[in-house]
Amino acid sequence: MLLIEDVSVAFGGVRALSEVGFEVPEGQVCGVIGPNGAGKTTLFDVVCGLRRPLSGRVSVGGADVSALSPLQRARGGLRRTFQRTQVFGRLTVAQNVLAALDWRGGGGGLPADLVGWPSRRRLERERAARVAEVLELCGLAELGDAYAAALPVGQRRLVELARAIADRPRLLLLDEPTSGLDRDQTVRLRAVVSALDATVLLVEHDMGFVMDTCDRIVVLDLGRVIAAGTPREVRENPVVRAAYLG
Ligand SMILES: Nc1ncnc2c1ncn2[C@@H]1O[C@H](COP(=O)(O)OP(=O)(O)OP(=O)(O)O)[C@@H](O)[C@H]1O
Repeated sequence: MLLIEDVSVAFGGVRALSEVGFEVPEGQVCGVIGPNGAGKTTLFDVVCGLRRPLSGRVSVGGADVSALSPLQRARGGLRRTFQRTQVFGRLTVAQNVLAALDWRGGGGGLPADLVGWPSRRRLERERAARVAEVLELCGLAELGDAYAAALPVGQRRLVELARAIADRPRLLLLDEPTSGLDRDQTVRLRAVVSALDATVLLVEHDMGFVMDTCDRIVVLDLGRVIAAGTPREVRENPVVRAAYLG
């Protein structure tokens, strides 16, 4: 479960977030929508620890993570994708995904590397199997040996998604996940997100995708939560219609 309480952020005189609070139950997908400058990216930065708020708290699974660094939060199972794709261009697609698993190390240190202990070989087999599984899930099974830099943007974004889910995150933040995806890739993305065990927070401009994919939606405007609820509740909310959906 993700709990955001009373979060405020200011840049000089600009209030990017004002007393923002909401909750995403375990395993649910929550969309954050709002016009440009509403504070969506700033909210993501607060949740993943890149930005310290003026006030407020973020808790994951009942534990207050507000004082933790981005790295500590990542170790606790938080993953994030960015608006602009960030893949390792000089690695293959499979290596990109493997890198998301290898940070845990292999155990046994250098001797295990040199001798190839059975436990190490088993771990490598398990990781290779997980890479294959995730590539299949993300529609990248044929592209494991392709260099990430050579792929069109839609496929690069799916590589980023594959990397983000490979290690079975507990909390996943997706920033504009449909941007650059074609129709089929968007359908694939929706299926992957819906099947995840993780709690998901996503920022997205494609309203059709948000309405179809999210269990709950939070609407931000000028740094404040102006509405929250199910897709239907949000769609029918007169304040949202006036401020945003038109
Ligand atoms: N580093 C910064 N320095 C100064 N002001 C900033 C900074 N980052 C964001 N802001 C301001 O904070 C407010 C919220 O910005 P933010 O990027 O979080 O909005 P957003 O909803 O993600 O917008 P978009 O949809 O355009 O990505 C805006 O007024 C923005 O200009």
